[in-house]
Amino acid sequence: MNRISRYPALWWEFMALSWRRMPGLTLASLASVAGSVLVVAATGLTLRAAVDATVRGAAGTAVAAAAGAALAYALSYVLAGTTLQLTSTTADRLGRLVLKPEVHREIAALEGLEHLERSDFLDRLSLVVTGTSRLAQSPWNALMTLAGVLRLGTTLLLLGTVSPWLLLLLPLAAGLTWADHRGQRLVRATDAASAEGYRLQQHLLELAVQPAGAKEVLTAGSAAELIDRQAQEWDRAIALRAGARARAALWKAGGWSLFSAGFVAALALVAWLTAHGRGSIGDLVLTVTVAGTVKDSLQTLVGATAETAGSSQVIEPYLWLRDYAAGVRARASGSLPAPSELRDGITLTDVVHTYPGTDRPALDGLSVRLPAGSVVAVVGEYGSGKSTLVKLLAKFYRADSGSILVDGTELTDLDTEGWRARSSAAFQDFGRFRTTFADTVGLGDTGALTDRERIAEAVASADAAGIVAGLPDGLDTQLGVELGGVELSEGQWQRAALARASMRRDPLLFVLDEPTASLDAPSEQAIFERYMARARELAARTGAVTVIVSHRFSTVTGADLILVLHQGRLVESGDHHQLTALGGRYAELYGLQATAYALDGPATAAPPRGRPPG
Ligand SMILES: Nc1ncnc2c1ncn2[C@@H]1O[C@H](COP(=O)(O)OP(=O)(O)OP(=O)(O)O)[C@@H](O)[C@H]1O
Repeated sequence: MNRISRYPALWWEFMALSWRRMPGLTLASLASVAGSVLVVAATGLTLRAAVDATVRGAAGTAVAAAAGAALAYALSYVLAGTTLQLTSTTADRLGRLVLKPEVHREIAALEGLEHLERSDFLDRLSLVVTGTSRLAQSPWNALMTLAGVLRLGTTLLLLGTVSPWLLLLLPLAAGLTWADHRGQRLVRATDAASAEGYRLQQHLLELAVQPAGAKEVLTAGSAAELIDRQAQEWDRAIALRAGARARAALWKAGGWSLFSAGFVAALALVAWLTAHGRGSIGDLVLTVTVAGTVKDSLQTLVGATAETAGSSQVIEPYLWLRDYAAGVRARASGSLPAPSELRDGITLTDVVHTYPGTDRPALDGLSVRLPAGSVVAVVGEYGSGKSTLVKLLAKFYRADSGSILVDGTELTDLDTEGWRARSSAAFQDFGRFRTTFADTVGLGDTGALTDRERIAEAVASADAAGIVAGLPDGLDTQLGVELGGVELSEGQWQRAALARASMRRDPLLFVLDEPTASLDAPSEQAIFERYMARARELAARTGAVTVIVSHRFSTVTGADLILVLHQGRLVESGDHHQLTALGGRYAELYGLQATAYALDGPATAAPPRGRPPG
């Protein structure tokens, strides 16, 4: 749906925001736009008055008018340069400093995760985030369009006062603008059409000179062939582009020739009128001054109109995101506080969840009770729905149907922030927070961000004390080379994420969704043992349910309850002994992994990763 009727209100909103945040700059920009309209008329009129007064011998008037003309002339030059600069600076600041953070804040405040996994949302978000300056520029474009109309109208009005025939300059200026535009379109179309060939030649060149490809190129002796092909592609692309530019120049020259002929004819007409006493020398001067600006005024107007129309490319996604966010906010969110401790546990009944844009449910009628204080392992093949279960428990998504009860209260009725404040989680696609190591961990519980003791405890839980000891400034080490800090290995980042997930002291839900996928099997085993101990501790303190998702069956044998998922359904559940005795899917997969482990050793015991993290 096109939201064009909402544009004026949006522009007004942006202008008001700009006024509130940057009154000085906004006022200067507005004054500059208004001034750029007025100076056109002022220059022509004062010049005419100065010349006519000179001819009449009215020296005082002539001097005053000449001074006015000089001022208007100077202003027109100043404004020509500053209007665009001022408006774009104002818009750019509004975009970068106000709109962009606001978009981020709005998105971060949205409940759930669904939007961040929807490509239609992400596509629009990236358009908006990279286009906030353009978004903020849109009301200025609209204003410039209006200013362009006024300036052109004034110009034509002035010319009309000399002779209505001078209005014919408008179609000639339109012809020139059209010819110029056509030439530019031709250049853009040719550039686009030859872009593939251009990229190909670049690729061929890189292939021949970059280390990765160069080894194979050298071995195969294909360098000469590649460079030949590159040269051919280059010649083809350049010939096309040069041809298009030559034709564009011809179009432009044609347009200019016609306009110049019209301009000369206009001057001749006014000279003739003046000679026959039907005009003044002032008219002649006014025509010389103003007629030349018809083309500029028209071209500026066309440009501003195109920019205004083009703004829809960022306004449309922006309004879409706002509507989407309003829709999410309007969905009733729970308000009940999370219980202080779990007594019964979490009970899922007939839970079905299908991701937007997919046909098959990721979870299909899941019913199970996760008893308070238990360690629950979720196993199953890739794509069997393990992470989806975890995401539903963490309230990242709402189930399409069925219910999830937390000690008898619907999870959806619980206040989301309150529930999250009582949850801890580490995920396979963990975040790499490029802060100090202390912050990367402390951000797991912002209330304890500066509590060194808590951070050290969390670091120890994740078996990450060795990493900290090896860092140049210990916990205060900045992470991330791009920030002048230290880069961690994949496994070290993962341990940092685990430590972050260990910051909360009294979670009711503790989720470990393949949090050790980047670690080798012995480290994983060691960490799981620690977390099993932590799970027992939490269970005693708050009745917390610990949910562990893992591909490595051997690491979860100590769980109280193992859920075996297959294509979104719960196919088996019980503890390790019950499931092995059952001789079903779990027993089979466990057996296969145990054999692989025995044959290949710990490092290769795990099946390959199905989905890369991130
Ligand atoms: N954001 C998403 N959008 C669409 N489909 C998704 C999304 N996330 C998961 N799915 C699909 O839902 C099904 C279950 O995925 P889920 O991530 O829960 O499985 P999993 O058992 O955790 O898999 P893995 O072991 O690979 O992590 C899969 O078919 C997957 O492709």
